[in-house]
Amino acid sequence: MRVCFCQSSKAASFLSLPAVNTPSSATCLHTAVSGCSPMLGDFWDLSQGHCLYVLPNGSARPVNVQVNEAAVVLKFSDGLSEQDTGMRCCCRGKRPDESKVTKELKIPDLLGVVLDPEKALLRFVHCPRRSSVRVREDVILQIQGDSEVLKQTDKWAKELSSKCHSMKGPRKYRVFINPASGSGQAQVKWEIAKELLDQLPWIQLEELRTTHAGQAEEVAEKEVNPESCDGIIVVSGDGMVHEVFNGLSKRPDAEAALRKLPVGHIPGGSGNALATSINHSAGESFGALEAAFLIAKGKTQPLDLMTVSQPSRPLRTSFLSLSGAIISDIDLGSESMRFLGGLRFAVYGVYCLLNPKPLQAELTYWPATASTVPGSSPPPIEEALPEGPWVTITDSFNVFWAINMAWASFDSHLAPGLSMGSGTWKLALLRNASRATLTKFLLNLENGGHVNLEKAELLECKAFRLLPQGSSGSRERFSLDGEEVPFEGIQLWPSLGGHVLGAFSEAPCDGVVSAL
Ligand SMILES: Nc1ncnc2c1ncn2[C@@H]1O[C@H](COP(=O)(O)OP(=O)(O)OP(=O)(O)O)[C@@H](O)[C@H]1O
Repeated sequence: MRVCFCQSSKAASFLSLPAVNTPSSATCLHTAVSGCSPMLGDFWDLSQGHCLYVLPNGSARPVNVQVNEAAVVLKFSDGLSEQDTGMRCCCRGKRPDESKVTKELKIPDLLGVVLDPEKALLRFVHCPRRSSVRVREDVILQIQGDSEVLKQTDKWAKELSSKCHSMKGPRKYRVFINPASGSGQAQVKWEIAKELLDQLPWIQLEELRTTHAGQAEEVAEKEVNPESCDGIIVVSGDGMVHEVFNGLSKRPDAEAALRKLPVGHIPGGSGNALATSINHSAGESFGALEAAFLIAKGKTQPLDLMTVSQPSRPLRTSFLSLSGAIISDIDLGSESMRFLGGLRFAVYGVYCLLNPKPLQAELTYWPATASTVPGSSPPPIEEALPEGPWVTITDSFNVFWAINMAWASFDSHLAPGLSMGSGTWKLALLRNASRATLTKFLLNLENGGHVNLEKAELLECKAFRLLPQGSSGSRERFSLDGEEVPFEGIQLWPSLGGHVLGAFSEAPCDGVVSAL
């Protein structure tokens, strides 16, 4: 195997890879680096004849492989067509014997490189974007050489893999799959995600298909061991995410468990607000493959949690939202239409628009602009609020929607720009609005245009208390993280924070991949 060997002492000490070969004629590129600019300036050059590109039909062609700061570059010559590889030809129009075809696997699109030593196959786990959605386009190379070559290839693959993700060492995740969520798509979505995650040997998965409501909460509270587990993946809607954060928050070691165990969300429900917010905050489209891709990238982001108090029940934890009036009406009233998936909200929404039930209530909130923050423990809801810069609104709300992140469901961009770890919730309100305004509000939610409506208010707060005033019918309800809670006084108060799996991930810039 002919390899390019890096001359840079910085690179050599970073890698401490032994030189299999140091060809004097080998080309070696090195880009001077400074600050946090990419440092993958050197490249590994695997000559033709030692490395074969495995085509989908099982045949193989010689390929030259190089790594630079931004990509793995596969270079082919003679006889490979674009149809063979699905790749870009850089010399369109030239005669085949002059053609050179290259395929670039961008480092940000790679999750890792894994050698199967038995078969001498090297897999690049690769998910490029095609028209904004990610697709699986793994590349498989046949390595030709003795056991020493395979050993060095394996070492090189691990080195490159460490540039593709942020995981330090192996990761073990508990996975909760809800067969009853949404339109029953959780298993299908999980298969897409699992197929990807299974390619990465440093990720281990322990699956549990829930058999009843509340099971994920129990397991998160009593069975998950933060010493031997690195996170929880929920394959479901937001309801089961809510359960998991409640389970973790109830543990005697809640603080440590919430710090140690980030939660990932593969969207398998109807609303899927968390998966949508994570994916979009990371610059990805909404989808199961994108969610799994972000989990495999290994970055996390903080998530604010609130302690929820109501007179008739024990404290709960909320990670997402509290809604009232037409919003909770649509969310909860459409439960019997779960078989429709996300469409249930549109169908039942029309009914609610024709028969709106406003919420008469007193809202008291701690503005985010205040110079102080609420104390660390929530006051009992039966008691008066402690001293603070409280603001009170008593009115008839056509829309009441408190939210902790940008997206309230896959098609409701309720609070554009709101980060889930900002320490601030937004209150989206519409008061004394006509049916026409209410309709406009709902129709503009998907693109966030509702914020421009004259009557729409988007307040920022740290804590709030909502006291309904009187009850005028069976359709009055509150929806907490998408689940129904009693229609009575309710208070949300900042509590311990959690973390989620998935965040914006820059191209790695902390090292050099060099010679094999
Ligand atoms: N095996 C099961 N059978 C019945 N219910 C279950 C089961 N496993 C979990 N659940 C319950 O299903 C409830 C609803 O699930 P989930 O929220 O995941 O789906 P969804 O309501 O369709 O999605 P979304 O909340 O995004 O709209 C959860 O609160 C959970 O307690």
